[in-house]
Amino acid sequence: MAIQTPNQELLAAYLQIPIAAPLLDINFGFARARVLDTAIELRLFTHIAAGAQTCSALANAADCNVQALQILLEALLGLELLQRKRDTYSLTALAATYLVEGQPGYIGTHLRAVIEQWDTWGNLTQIIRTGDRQIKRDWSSPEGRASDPGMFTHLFPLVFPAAWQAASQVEPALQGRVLDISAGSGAWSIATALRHPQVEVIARDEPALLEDVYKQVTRFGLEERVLLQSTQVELRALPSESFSLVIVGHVCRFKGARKSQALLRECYRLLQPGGKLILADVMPNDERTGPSAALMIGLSLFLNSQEGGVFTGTQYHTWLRATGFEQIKELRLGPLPLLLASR
Ligand SMILES: C[S@@+](CC[C@H](N)C(=O)[O-])C[C@H]1O[C@@H](n2cnc3c(N)ncnc32)[C@H](O)[C@@H]1O
Repeated sequence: MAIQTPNQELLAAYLQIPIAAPLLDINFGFARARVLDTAIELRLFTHIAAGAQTCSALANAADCNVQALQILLEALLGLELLQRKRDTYSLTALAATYLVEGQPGYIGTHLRAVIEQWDTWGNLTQIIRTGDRQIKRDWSSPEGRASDPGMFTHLFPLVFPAAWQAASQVEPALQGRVLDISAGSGAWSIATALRHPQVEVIARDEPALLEDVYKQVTRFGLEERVLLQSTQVELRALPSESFSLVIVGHVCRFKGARKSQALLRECYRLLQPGGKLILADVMPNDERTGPSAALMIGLSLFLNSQEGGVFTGTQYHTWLRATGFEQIKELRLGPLPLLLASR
């Protein structure tokens, strides 16, 4: 029998190709998100922290089928949210910090609010075909935000470390009044009040979100120096040149380009000469090729808001300069960029 020489082209099509793992990883991302959501919904991390550490104890505490739960627990081991010694489960540092109810770092409500977009993302193909988004809860409207306040207000543990570092970069120590344009979780207001003991902070947001801000402010005992203000009081009603620092933390991407530029002009008016502005947001690079998280958030804003979108550092620089701001610096504190500018 004649030996057949392999068809090199056909072989190359299977052997000289990139490894598919990143593709499979992207494709299966939905299942990992579901596992996390179910584990939070069943309060597994909270039950383990409270002492239910075997599969049967957890099945009892969470009212689950033991065999099914066993498989879910194994998936959580694979995701490195749990670890196991013999038949006893314990939490990894990540899970213990962020997924146990009642702990200062708990962000389960925020994570679950994000997963509530599940059905919206299920319509992505149709939305991209038609451009018709039929937005259920528009994050760029007060009603949309009020329908899911936890999405915005339960981010404290994620925001506070960068806010603390940013407040530490503002020198010399601030005096007078600070304005936190959209306080959300209260992290910026609280970090600034703690780092600058002479200031009074006005923490603004919509009434539906202020309740959570107040809870955080009282936890830190700052009720006398962090004063809440509803956005029903218009910014333009506040006197010009009355703040030493204005904070615009993760707001512009919800407002879109035109309203963000108008907001920056208002901030300029409200700042004293020499006053500082902190602008924090998710920013893609100038070519808009990454980081992936910023671009995915851009798509998420397209699906969930009429006006939102992500803007590059250069766009923000341009807007700030056009408004009159000077000494614009980009600070890299933690994973997200942040701009510091002076009036
Ligand atoms: C992701 S949270 C950020 C909260 C906080 N500044 C921080 O950095 O953690 C977004 C905030 O922007 C506010 N916001 C979103 N869209 C807005 C809009 N179109 N107009 C005014 N505020 C808006 C929300 O009320 C919320 O407080």
